[in-house]
Amino acid sequence: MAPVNADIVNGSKVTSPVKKTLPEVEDNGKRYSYEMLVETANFLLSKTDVRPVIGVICGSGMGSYWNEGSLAENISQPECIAYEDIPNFPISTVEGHHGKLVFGYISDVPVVAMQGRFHYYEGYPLWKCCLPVRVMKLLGVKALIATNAAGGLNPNYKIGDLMIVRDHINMMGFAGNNPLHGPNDERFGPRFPPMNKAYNYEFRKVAKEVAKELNIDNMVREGVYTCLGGPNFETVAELNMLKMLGVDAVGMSTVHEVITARHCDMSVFALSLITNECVTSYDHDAEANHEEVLDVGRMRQDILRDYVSKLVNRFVKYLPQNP
Ligand SMILES: O=P(O)(O)O[C@@H]1C[C@H](O)[C@@H](CO)O1
Ligand SMILES: Nc1nc2[nH]cnc2c(=O)[nH]1
Repeated sequence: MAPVNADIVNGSKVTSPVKKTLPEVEDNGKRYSYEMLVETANFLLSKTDVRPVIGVICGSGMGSYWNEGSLAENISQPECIAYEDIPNFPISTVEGHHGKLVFGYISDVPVVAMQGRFHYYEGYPLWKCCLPVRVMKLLGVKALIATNAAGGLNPNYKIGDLMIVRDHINMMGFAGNNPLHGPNDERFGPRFPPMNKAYNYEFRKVAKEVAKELNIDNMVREGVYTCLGGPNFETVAELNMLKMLGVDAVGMSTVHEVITARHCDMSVFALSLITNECVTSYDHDAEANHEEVLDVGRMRQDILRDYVSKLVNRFVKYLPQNP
C-alpha cells in the first residue's frame, strides 16, 4: 500500500487550492419568511433606480466567471451589488465564481442578472439556491431566463450547441428534494403548482425564430434537461439510465429555479450550453471536467450574449401586463 501523504495528515504543508476559510452555508433548518425577502427586495430597490422586468441567471461560462465579453459584462448602465452586501442573501462559494447582482439594461429592457448562481452541491438547500428567484419576483420581474452549462446526452448534440429547454425531469424531486418542500406561503404561490407548461411556449417559438435570424439555427436544439445534485459528473450507467428516460442534457442547476419561478407565476425560458459530451460507453476515454465547461463557455460567450440580448428584446412583448 502506498504510504499516507504525511503533509496532508499533519496539515502543516497543505498546498490544496481549497480556500482556507470555507463559507458558512448551513441554515440549521431556518427558513426565510416572505417578510424577510420583502426586506431584501426593498434593500435592492433602494440601491438602484432600475426596475427590472426580466431576470437572467448566468450559468457557468456565461458570465458567472470573469469573461469580459459575456452577457453579464455587457449589460448597459450596470449597477452591481455583491451578494455579501445583500441582507439574507447566500454567497457564491464556487471557486472563481462572481457573486453579484447586476442591474441595468439589455436591448433597452430593464433587467437584473445573477452573475454567479447557487448550487445544491455547495451545501445550500434547494429553497436557498432559489431564494434570488423569489427576490426577483418581489422586485417586479415577470420573466426568468435561466442559462446553464450541461453535458450533451443526445448523440446528435455537439459541443458548443445551444439547447432550448422544452421540459425537465426533476430527478432530485423524485427523492423528495424540492425547493417548495415545507410550509407553503400562498403569497408566493399555490401549494400544488402545475408544471406541464413550465417552459413558456411563445418564448421557445421566438427563440427558434431568432436563431434563424442570427443564422445560428444549425447549432440550436430543443430538448429535455435534468439536474442532478453534483458535484461529481455522472457514471456511464447513470447516463445510460437518463438517456432511456428521454433526457437530452444533464446539469446541476436550473430545474429548482424554474420550479420556484413557476410557483410564483413568472414566465420561464431556459437555455443550456452543451459543454461536453456525456460518456455513455466504457470504451470511451474522455472524462468530463470543469475546465472544459469553462473553455466552451468562453468559446460561445459572444454568440450567447448576442442571442440572449435579442431574446430579451423580443420576449418583452409577451410579458404579462400589470392589472
Ligand atoms: O451553473 P451551471 O449549471 O451552468 O454549472 C454547471 C454545473 C456545475 O456547476 C458546473 C460543472 O462544470 O457547470
Ligand atoms: N451533471 C452534469 N453537469 C454538467 N455541467 C456541465 N457538464 C455537465 C455534465 O456532464 N453533467
